[in-house]
Amino acid sequence: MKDPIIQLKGLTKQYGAVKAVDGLNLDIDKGEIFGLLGPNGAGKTTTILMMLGLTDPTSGSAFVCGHNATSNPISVKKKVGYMPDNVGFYDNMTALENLVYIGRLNGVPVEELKKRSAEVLEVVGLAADQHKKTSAFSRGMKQRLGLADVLIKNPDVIILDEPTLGIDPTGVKDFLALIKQLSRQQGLTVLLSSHHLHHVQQVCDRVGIFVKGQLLAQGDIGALSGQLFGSDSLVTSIRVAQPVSQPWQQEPELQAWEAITQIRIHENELEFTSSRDVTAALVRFLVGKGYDVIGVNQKNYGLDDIYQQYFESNSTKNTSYEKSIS
Ligand SMILES: Nc1ncnc2c1ncn2[C@@H]1O[C@H](COP(=O)(O)OP(=O)(O)OP(=O)(O)O)[C@@H](O)[C@H]1O
Repeated sequence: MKDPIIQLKGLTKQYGAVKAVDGLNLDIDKGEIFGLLGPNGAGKTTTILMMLGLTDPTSGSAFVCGHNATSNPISVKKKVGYMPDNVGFYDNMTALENLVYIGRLNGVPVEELKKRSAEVLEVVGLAADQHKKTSAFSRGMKQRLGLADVLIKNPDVIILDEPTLGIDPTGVKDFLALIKQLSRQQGLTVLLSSHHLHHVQQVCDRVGIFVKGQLLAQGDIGALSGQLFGSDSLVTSIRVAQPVSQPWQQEPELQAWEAITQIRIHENELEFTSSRDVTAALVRFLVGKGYDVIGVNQKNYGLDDIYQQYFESNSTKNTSYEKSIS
């Protein structure tokens, strides 16, 4: 059942002549990990700031955890943990001291602070480094401490602006796994803004593609892919032992398969574009006709294909439309 914890309705922000966010409608459900994906200047940070009540919308509304972020920002702030893209700490203080300080600022009761800090440092994997000064922390460790700062107040929603910026690939993988674990185990709702396609793809349940202030599409990767590529969403490449001569005598029979939309032949590589998975049937067919199959490769359109497609169409089309796929 749908249970939106974030509801944005016609959310708009105009900076002079620039419409940074343009009539954004979006529901994010409780416990969901939602990725706001868009290039620099798309309006992601402005959207987040309006959701936190840190800047007022020109029109429209943002409801977070049942509170209007514009008229009731303090209530929203109590329920939401926000990690900006440039997390800062007091370098002369240890990780634990920094965390306790943030906890106090966020109104965590003094008698709970010690226990809560220890728990949170354990969760983010910094228990062993808690007495080190943050000046000695790597970027990845700082991101983990930033997450600890967000978690210390026990939020219902966490908003992470470009959380993987500047972390090495292993650090990114571990950080994203931690986010997923937190969301699944504690029912945390996560909104993650990024322009890194692969990072978003690894962790998000649903993605919104945000370009020039507008949400062009939203849905899970499969739905976006199906919507965008329709009958051409699957490509199967099959390599056979011997080069295939053209015209290929088997081609007319395979063209008659209802699911196959295109066949390409390049020496001993056969490529089939289809509306559904026909890989097993293709292999059986080829073996039945006496071909030695030496390789099979399937390609599903991923988020980068989707993203690219939206950018390409966005540069040539009027963008005053929104597709909603769920
Ligand atoms: N305070 C401001 N005054 C004027 N224009 C602004 C202001 N803040 C943002 N903008 C403009 O609004 C648009 C959206 O900016 P925003 O920072 O929200 O995008 P973003 O998607 O977060 O980009 P990035 O990934 O680079 O942070 C940009 O054109 C930006 O120049």
